[in-house]
Amino acid sequence: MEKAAAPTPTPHVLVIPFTAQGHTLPLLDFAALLAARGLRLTVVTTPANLPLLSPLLAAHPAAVRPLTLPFPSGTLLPPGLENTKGCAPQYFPVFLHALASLRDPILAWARSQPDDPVAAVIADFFCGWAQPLARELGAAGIVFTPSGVLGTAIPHSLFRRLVSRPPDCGDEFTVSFPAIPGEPAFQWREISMMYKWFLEAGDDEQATAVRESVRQNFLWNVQESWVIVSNTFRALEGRYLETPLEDMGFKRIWAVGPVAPETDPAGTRGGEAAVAAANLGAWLDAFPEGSVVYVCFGSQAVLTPAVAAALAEALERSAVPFVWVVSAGNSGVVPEGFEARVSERGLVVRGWAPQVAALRHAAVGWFMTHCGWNSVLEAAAAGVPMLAWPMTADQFANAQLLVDEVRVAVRACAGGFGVAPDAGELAAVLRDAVGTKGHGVRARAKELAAEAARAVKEGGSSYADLEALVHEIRKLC
Ligand SMILES: O=c1ccn([C@@H]2O[C@H](COP(=O)(O)OP(=O)(O)O[C@H]3O[C@H](CO)[C@@H](O)[C@H](O)[C@H]3O)[C@@H](O)[C@H]2O)c(=O)[nH]1
Repeated sequence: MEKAAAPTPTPHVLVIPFTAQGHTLPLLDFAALLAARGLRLTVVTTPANLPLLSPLLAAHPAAVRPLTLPFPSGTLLPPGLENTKGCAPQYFPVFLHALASLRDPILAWARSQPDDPVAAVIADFFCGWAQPLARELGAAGIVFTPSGVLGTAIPHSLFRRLVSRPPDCGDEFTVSFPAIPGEPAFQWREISMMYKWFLEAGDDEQATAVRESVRQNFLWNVQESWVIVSNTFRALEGRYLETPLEDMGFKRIWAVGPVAPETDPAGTRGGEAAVAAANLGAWLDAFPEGSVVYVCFGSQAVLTPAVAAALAEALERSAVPFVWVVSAGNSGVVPEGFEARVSERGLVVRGWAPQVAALRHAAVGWFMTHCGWNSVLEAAAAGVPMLAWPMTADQFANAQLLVDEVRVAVRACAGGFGVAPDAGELAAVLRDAVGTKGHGVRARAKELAAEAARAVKEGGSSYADLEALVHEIRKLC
């Protein structure tokens, strides 16, 4: 009698998110796609971040399990703070340094179960320490970037080349990126706060440790990883996917986005919404198609009172209908009496908004955004053009891509963290956008939405990359 072939083992993959909303959500979306393709996943989390995993665990109870580890203690963070939601950008390096202390407990966990080895480690690009950890576990290290390829290559280039600004130059000093297609260039004021912090932080013991963690993070990503996965798609960033990039260590980049599901029926993606999706939808129903501007700056941005006052004045003077989402911790910046004056055509949401649902409402014609990559992809998938107001991080690169290359956005203002725009100019941008001048960009945004939808369907570029990557992971067993 012939011996039955041994069953093919199911690869066990360890997933390590960075504890920021804008990073965890897309990595968990990607994890759901892998679970749906039959991989077994262990997702690292900490007690306060565990609720973010609930939808994934509920959808894939057999394939996904959490590994809940205490948030590292003895860090520079206040006790109990486990997620960057609502934190100012200067917290990012500290979180990045703190989370690196998860390495030892993860190693101990992996060694405690030799019968179920990890085949691959998929870690957020702010968890670069996971790449040498993967090597130590005998697993393949996969970097997941929640940003686009351009927005990922730029910080890696800065940390690789250690670019600095000559002492006699100001914020207009231009940094170019010669190894990236098109040789993009950005003014110093547009360079990420994390990189500037790295250059300017003091030399005391704590700052030195955090700085070292941050630089090493980027070097590990490109030097130690096997491949890189980006939440992007070819119709959006094909130019940066054609040839391997020096700034990304010439690694293979798999473009698998948009990874987010098309809808968010509960409207609670990433948090309990301050307004139910149905109620927001009912409010929007009163407005004609494409007439409303949705204004939201992601999960991190904190508006100064001066910036909020300029935005409020612009919204008031423009006379356009709008929804303005102000994060819960920042809600005091809405000027006194503003809501009463605009109540006929404007809604201020204080707290978390059901963004995915809002962008898919027919009345929403434009999205004023800081160009956080998740917001960019959600707008792209919904066919909503953007008014780009970049503030920090990858947002200036994203804005340049959207405005100058893909032409699905118009610049709202020069941007920058804490820089108030001219209210009159911003009001004119808003009026032009919803008026006939905005027609061309709106039409282009609809085309991009069709391309995004095609990318993730069978036969599409992101679908093909995802299938091929899963095939490669299976071969690791
Ligand atoms: O009221 C809100 C606010 C946000 N969101 C969601 O939260 C996410 C926000 O992500 P993103 O738009 O990328 O912004 P940030 O939270 O600022 O993201 C950080 O991470 C991104 C991915 O690396 C970077 O591109 C950004 O620059 C960085 O600030 C999106 O899915 C939004 O739909 C809501 O659902 N409701």
